[in-house]
Amino acid sequence: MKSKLKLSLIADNNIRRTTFKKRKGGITKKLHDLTTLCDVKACAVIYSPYENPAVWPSTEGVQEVVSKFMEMPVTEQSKLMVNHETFLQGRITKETKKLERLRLENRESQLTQFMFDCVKGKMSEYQYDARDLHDLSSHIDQYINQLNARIELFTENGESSSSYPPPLAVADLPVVTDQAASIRESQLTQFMFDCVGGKMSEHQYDARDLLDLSSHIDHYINKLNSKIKLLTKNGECSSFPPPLHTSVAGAAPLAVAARMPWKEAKYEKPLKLQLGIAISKLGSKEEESSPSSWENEKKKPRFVRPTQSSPSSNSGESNSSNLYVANCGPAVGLSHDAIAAVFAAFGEVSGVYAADESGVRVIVSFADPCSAKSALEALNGRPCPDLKGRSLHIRYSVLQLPSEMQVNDCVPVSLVDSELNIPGLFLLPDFVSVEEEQQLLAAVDTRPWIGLAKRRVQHYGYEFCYVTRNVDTKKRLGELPSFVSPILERISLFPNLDNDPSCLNLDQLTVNEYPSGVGLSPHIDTHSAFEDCIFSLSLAGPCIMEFRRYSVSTWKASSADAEKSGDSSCIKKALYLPPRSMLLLSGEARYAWNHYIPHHKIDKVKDKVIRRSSRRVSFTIRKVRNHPCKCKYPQYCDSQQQM
Ligand SMILES: O=C(O)CCC(=O)C(=O)O
Ligand SMILES: [Fe+2]
Repeated sequence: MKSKLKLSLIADNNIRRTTFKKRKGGITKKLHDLTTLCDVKACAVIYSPYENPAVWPSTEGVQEVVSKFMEMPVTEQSKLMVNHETFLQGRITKETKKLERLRLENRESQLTQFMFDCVKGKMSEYQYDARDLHDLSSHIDQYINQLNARIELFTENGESSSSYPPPLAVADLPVVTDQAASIRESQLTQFMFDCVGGKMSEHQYDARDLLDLSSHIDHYINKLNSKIKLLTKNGECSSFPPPLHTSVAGAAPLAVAARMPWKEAKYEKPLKLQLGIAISKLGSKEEESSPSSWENEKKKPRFVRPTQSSPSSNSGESNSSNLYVANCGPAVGLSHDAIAAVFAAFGEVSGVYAADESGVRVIVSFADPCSAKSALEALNGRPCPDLKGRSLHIRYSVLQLPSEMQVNDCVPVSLVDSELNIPGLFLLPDFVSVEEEQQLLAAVDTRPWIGLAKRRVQHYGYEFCYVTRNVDTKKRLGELPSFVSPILERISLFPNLDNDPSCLNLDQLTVNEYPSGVGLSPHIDTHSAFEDCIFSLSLAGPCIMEFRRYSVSTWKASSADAEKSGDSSCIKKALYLPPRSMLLLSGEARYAWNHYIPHHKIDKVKDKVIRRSSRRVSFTIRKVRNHPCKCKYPQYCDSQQQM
């Protein structure tokens, strides 16, 4: 076998001379081949101690090539030129990249192994630290995403394999024995792993198998998640064997600590939607804490602020597990999850609900009165560093009587934008025709939906992240799809547009599908995420959109009656959005007013009762912002609050 040449100076004179001759011949032969086969110009000039400079093909030939070269601009001349050093540097960069890739692959397989071993209860065999746990968490996310995409693809194609091997479902046993259940468990685990490994087609399965697989994945993730949560909570790090992590650049961001327990999904979802939820449940807190769902209202006990005469308002004496907390809430940028996290330091928090619609008063429900008492004593009247330094005003809450529950729940609904008198808000009815509406719905219905807790979405241009309520401007998904082009054209002719035309280079589309009774929590679209004009096209069904302007106020004991009579710190207006209408939020309407879709199945519009249809699909079209927002409403502006 030919041994590999060692590239260094040949010490022996004679051998060096012989090698020179041989290799010089080799080079000129190669040049000859190259120029003949490819009709290109080339030359060689070789200086050596053994002869006069050797030239190829001839002195004139060399001169011709050199003058051609000298005629080129200097920048072009040096473009492809390498010397020994740059050549070697290039090699080193290539090899370093290769090494990095191998390290990543290695890390991936370690994490996969680690993940499977966690479920098998072998986590103690590993030594790992906080970074390993973070990486594991992202790895699980990625893994489930892959599983999901695969299952979605299969279900979308209506595919159910037909031939061998035997179906997964164990016969419809009237009594499920422990043994049968455990066989089924291992079959599903195998099926799940095979899906990721691209071996789904080796299984025969039906709709029930897919459903079982979906719950199995949920169960599996829950198990993994609680294990991770437990370990991170205990700050546990085992000792042997060597730590998992290799030094990989760009370690995945922390995800474990931010995870919240999952909630029961409410509406019947097809399998792929359930799987989508499995993912969103892991990372997203989207909308889950919405207080306004009528269904929720019916189920959870409703607590309110105590009146002066409430016996439970004598702080320190009460036996209540529920606290009425003023001066914090979504209207001042504090999510219910953030509030729950602070109160959880005093005991198990069973829920955080809006106390009213002001956005600055919440009810924190503890599992027991002792925890509520400790929290009240520790937090009342003091600035809370974890809640933006706000001073909380806390009382025990009282249970509200059912008859009081719907007070002030009705905001008169307008049919035309001008009635609302909100600057920058415009509604154009019949923006698209019935045929166009059908075409747009057909277009989105052939594309994959992402399942959120209560509704489904599609993102185009840029993905909208429900955790940060922002977009990643570096991750462009592509152009907006061609089916929205006619809408974009028509938008440019929209009356009432006096904005900078660059705001109209709309490049982000979120399609929302709301089932009947599902709405959207009050929010202002993040200022730093999108430019001034936000368009929303309603399709398939109508809805009511409520607009709220909060003026932040704090809890004052004597203002209870004023609040009850509707003189709250929030102005509310409502507009009926018929199907095929286009809404524009700009200026004050976009920057200073929260918009909200109540979670109602039935809406009262003027004197009529309007039932929401089985679905409403909206196209929200926006322009992603690439620089900080400089609006005139700094109190609502995340760009200006960071400064
Ligand atoms: O469905 C709509 O019309 C509004 C959607 C919306 O407000 C949003 O996506 O931010
Ligand atoms: Fe919005």
